[in-house]
Amino acid sequence: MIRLEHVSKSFGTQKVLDDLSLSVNEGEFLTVIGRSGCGKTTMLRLINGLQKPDSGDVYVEGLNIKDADLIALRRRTGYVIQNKGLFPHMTVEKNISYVPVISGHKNKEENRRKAIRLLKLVGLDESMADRYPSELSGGQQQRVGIARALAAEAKLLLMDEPFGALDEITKRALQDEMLALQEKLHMTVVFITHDIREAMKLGDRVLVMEQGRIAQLDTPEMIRRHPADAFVRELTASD
Ligand SMILES: Nc1ncnc2c1ncn2[C@@H]1O[C@H](COP(=O)(O)OP(=O)(O)OP(=O)(O)O)[C@@H](O)[C@H]1O
Repeated sequence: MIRLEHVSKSFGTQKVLDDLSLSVNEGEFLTVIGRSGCGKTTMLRLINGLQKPDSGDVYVEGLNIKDADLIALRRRTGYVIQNKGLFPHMTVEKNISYVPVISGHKNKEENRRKAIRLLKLVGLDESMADRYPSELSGGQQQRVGIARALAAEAKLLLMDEPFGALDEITKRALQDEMLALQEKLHMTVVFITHDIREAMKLGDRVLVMEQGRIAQLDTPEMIRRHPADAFVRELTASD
């Protein structure tokens, strides 16, 4: 689904990604963890074409994103960011239906039915459909963000600390929801987090990044049992 080959990226003199190569399989849930500033978000932005690598190649669904239609790619890719991303002037229903509508699905009743089905799928009541984002809690907004990505029939979901600002209980509920949805819909998910427990719970594999490089990329089990270096050992010690 995703392949990075020898990707490097600098901002000015700062090398943010350093010869990064990895692939993510279709239907895989990859969690990404590492110190602040190690390049996690930059990697995500390269995957949906918001940033270009200085060298190396990024492939999504086998296509080099240099040659891809980036608008079409972004419509097929869900991007869920902490506390951001919903259109504030649109109701929840309009937010969810946004991509289907701009893609030509104009049947209002059908769009409403779909929005309500998705709201229920992410654990929200249909009465939320006519509210505005500011009338929802943080956790509810995150759920709408996920519903919106699902409405776009995203096969690839990029999530940048989506649950970072939530309380433990809401966070756990949403983690469980995400696992169930991913199993049901076979999406490929790349999920950045600062929470090692979250990374270990959700990831089929966990990517530990350090200064734009891979410190370790393996299953939670292997990372726990065989940490690659002192940095990973220290990180997982608190798990
Ligand atoms: N557009 C940009 N222009 C200049 N510098 C940038 C830009 N985007 C990111 N950076 C720098 O690149 C480095 C990596 O940023 P990035 O957002 O990828 O880190 P991160 O691992 O996601 O961090 P965090 O966990 O704090 O979100 C940071 O030092 C950041 O300041």
